[in-house]
Amino acid sequence: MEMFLRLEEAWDVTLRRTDACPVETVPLFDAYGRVLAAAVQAKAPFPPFDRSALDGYAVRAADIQGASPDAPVELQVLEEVPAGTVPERVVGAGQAAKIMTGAPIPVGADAIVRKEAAELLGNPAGRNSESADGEGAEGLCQHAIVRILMDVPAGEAISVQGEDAPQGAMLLEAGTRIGAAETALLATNGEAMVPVYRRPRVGILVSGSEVRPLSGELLPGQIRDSNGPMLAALVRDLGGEPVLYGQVGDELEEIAARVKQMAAECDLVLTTGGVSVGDYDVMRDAYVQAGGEVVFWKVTMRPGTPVTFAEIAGTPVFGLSGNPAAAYVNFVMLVVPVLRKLAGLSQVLPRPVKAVLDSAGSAKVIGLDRFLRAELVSLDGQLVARAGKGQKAAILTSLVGIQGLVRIPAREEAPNGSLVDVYLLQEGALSR
Ligand SMILES: Nc1nc2c(c(=O)[nH]1)N[C@H]1C(S)=C(S)[C@@H](COP(=O)(O)OP(=O)(O)OC[C@H]3O[C@@H](n4cnc5c(N)ncnc54)[C@H](O)[C@@H]3O)O[C@H]1N2
Ligand code: MOO
Repeated sequence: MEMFLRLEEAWDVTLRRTDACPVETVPLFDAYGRVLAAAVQAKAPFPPFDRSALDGYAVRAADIQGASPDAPVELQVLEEVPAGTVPERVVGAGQAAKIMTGAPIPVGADAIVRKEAAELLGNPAGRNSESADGEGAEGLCQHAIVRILMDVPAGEAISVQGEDAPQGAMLLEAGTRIGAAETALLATNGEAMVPVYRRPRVGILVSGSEVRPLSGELLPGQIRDSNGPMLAALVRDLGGEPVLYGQVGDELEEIAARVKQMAAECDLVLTTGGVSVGDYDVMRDAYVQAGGEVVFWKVTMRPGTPVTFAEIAGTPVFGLSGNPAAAYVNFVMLVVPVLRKLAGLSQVLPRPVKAVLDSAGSAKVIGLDRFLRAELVSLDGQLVARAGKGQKAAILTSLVGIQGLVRIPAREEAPNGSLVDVYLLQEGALSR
């Protein structure tokens, strides 16, 4: 195995070693944001019956040809059909039924005339059509007449059975993220319990003897851990479940023991630090000590060049860079696709959008793909990626407020104004 991989090779290798999480069945309300584990087909046609799309009158279109305010057509009103009931009468020639939106179409009727284009006559107590609102069937006088003021073609304002989805239609494919629209479809289909992939459990371990937790005094030479909290937040952004395993120094045995435990307990293991060439960069050896197979330890990307991928007891493991922005870029470009596969999504690779580059820094040509933190703005209908100056791997502040990472391919020039690929940072990306 070549140890210095291009990003595409790294995707290929990491995804081949990743399987979706196990499936569990949850109530529909808890399925929001999860990924569907089995295809769903329409159990019945939807809508289940021909229904009215308007409040008005179910008529026979042939009866009202040429109707207008000057030449109204009068029809006998047989009954009223509220939504949730079924019509009892057959609409014959010269007849109509008062009908509400969502109510089944009576046999014999083939079009709906909206209420605003009709006048109800002969109602009890001399009520006009407006005051007839909300009346029950018994409120209609036996000899009620409706005056139709408009001509409509057959089929007008009728939603036919199965027009939304015929019986057996594929409603949702396995691997689809369940959002609001999918929830509505599942509810319509009566899916009270939904098979979904378990949320990926992501173990996070931070290494480095200079790195301290949030509380307590900082001694000279020490800094606070920002990678642990950042990665936990990224995992949560995506809909995964972060599990914090705290911090370790640079001792191989201790790291190996911790990582082994994490691999046994989690679907994915993330560590930060110790992946470069320093005297204390022991992560690779620790993975091996933990019984793992190290697959690669460098990717042609900057920041985030030294990034290790291993498999320990069947669990994928990423050794991310300690530099915060390098760890961030490693996460977005390498960890997210693996998380998406674990989550059960069918589409896992990031899909960049095109934007015009507006960079404050120099566009040096290097032998690695460069990733610039960028804000995305729309100018004159064109997406522009604005990359500030703070692009060093150790710079944390320039991660705030960005919407994407511009990719400048190795050995390519990217002058301002050129079209570049931008990988969007999406919350819920495990899901979308
Ligand atoms: N001689 C070389 N030195 C370095 C090389 C190289 O090729 N040759 N590569 C550089 C690059 S590029 C990177 S990226 C870093 C990667 O370093 P490590 O992943 O081994 O990380 P550390 O050395 O442990 O830390 C780097 C940096 O980040 C700070 N850090 C570490 N952990 C945290 C944390 N949890 N929260 C906040 N900040 C953290 C740490 O203090 C260091 O400043 O190596 C270069 N060196
Ligand atoms: O990759 Mo180091 O990759 O520049 O921060």
